Amino acid sequence: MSDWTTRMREANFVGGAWVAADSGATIEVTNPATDEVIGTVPASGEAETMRAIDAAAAAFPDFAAMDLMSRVGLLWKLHDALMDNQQALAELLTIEMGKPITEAKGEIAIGAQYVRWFAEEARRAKGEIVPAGVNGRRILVTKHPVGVVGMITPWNFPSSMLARKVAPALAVGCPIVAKPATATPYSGLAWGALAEEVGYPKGTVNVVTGSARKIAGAMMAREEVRKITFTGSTEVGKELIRQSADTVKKVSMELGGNAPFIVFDDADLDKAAEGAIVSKYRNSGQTCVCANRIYVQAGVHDAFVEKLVEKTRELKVGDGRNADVAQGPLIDTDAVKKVEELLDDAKSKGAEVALGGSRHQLGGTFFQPTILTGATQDMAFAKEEIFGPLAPVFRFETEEDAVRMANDTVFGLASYVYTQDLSRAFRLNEALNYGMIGINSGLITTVEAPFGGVKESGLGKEGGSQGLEDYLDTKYVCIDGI
Ligand SMILES: NC(=O)c1ccc[n+]([C@@H]2O[C@H](COP(=O)([O-])OP(=O)(O)OC[C@H]3O[C@@H](n4cnc5c(N)ncnc54)[C@H](O)[C@@H]3O)[C@@H](O)[C@H]2O)c1
Ligand SMILES: O=C[C@H](O)CS(=O)(=O)O
Repeated sequence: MSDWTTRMREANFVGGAWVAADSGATIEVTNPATDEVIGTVPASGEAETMRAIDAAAAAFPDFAAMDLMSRVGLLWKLHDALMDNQQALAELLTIEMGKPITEAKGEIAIGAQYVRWFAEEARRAKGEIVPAGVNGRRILVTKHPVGVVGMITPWNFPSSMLARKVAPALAVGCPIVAKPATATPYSGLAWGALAEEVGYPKGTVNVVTGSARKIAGAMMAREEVRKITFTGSTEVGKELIRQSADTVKKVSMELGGNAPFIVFDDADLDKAAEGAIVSKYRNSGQTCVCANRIYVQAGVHDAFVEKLVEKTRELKVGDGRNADVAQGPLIDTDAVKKVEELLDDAKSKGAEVALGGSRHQLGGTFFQPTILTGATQDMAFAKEEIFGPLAPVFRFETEEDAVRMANDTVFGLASYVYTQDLSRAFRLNEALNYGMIGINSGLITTVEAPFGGVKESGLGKEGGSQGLEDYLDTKYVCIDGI
């Protein structure tokens, strides 16, 4: 274990200073694996956030005017600082969130990759010279940073969800005010510490912890905050979209999912089972792109279930700090109760437990990796995000049945298809109403691709070349008479 405490900050980072809440009030942070108190963070509200916005607004003109290569150089340093501190940051993440240390190290690494990616993309934020319809007129199109950006992020990926917001914002010259999830604040505050260490100007990076409603309310109230980028539940996302209307802010929304995972008769069943394991059980099932419904064509259903049970049985449950652990605790008791409610609903409607099905013997918020067969569309998890290690397996007969069931949801984030039939792969890509599709892959997130959903899974994209656009305004210049 490294000295993860060296990366832990128990104060807000505002205008280049580490400060407590005005009242001195704090919020305790606990390790979900042990329920031990790790430390505290400020219980901040509107006033503290207003000062963070003041600092960001004051920093904006000079930051936007900074040489592009100076901003790119700062991102290179930030990337290196993340990787130089990868072990300590990963241990801090595991202790506050619970995920296995191997996954936590991977989260720090992809966060650093987002930083490096947007350091490159910033150098390609090109405008245009457009041929004018009349002689003597010149039309120029240019790109400009939107201004101060408010960021609100979830507990399940407390570092990388911030990375894919912070990186494009800083790349183009937008100062930020970030609010990490209350359950996992330290990974977010660590971004403030690293930004300070690599030399970001005061006020360009601000991190505030405390009352989500009060902090978000301050962000919404200030017209200097020109964009809100949110990752979290669809319910909260809808509330923030409504609030953003008062000052017509840009919004990026990375919201809930309900991913179908479809296995056809012609699939490679070993690869499909491996893909289902990584898609379903990564982060103990607490990801927005987890397989939420596993649809298996009748001809291979039993063989696939046998393979899935065999591979799931191998998953070791325990404290994520242990290198051989594949499944950590759920984030809290409410998460466990949600899984149990969905399980009970399904069993009451005829589902059968093929593996697991109850809390783990370790107690606390540990839950057995669970597989259900006989799942049907009338069960609650066909419409609701499970967000836990529960794998419902549905049987289907035809491709048309699979597409109909897969699309029967208000969500549209990730989807997965296992087939070796290329024409079927293209048909499914066109038929499935989702922002992302994995063909013969259960883990598709990568910095060079645009991550994001349709319908009630969100607005905008993060990563890829598209991920920069949301932090830029497009300006058109019309020049006559020269
Ligand atoms: N699409 C994606 O990229 C993505 C990624 C990760 C998680 N998620 C989704 O996030 C959810 C799980 O994360 P969560 O439990 O932290 O979500 P959440 O919506 O409860 O909280 C997300 C963030 O919003 C804050 N928040 C809560 N209520 C708020 C309010 N009224 N106003 C302003 N801020 C508020 C929280 O403090 C937290 O920082 C799941 O639905 C998951 O699918 C989506
Ligand atoms: O929980 C949602 C995250 O976006 C998952 S991923 O790590 O980006 O795939």
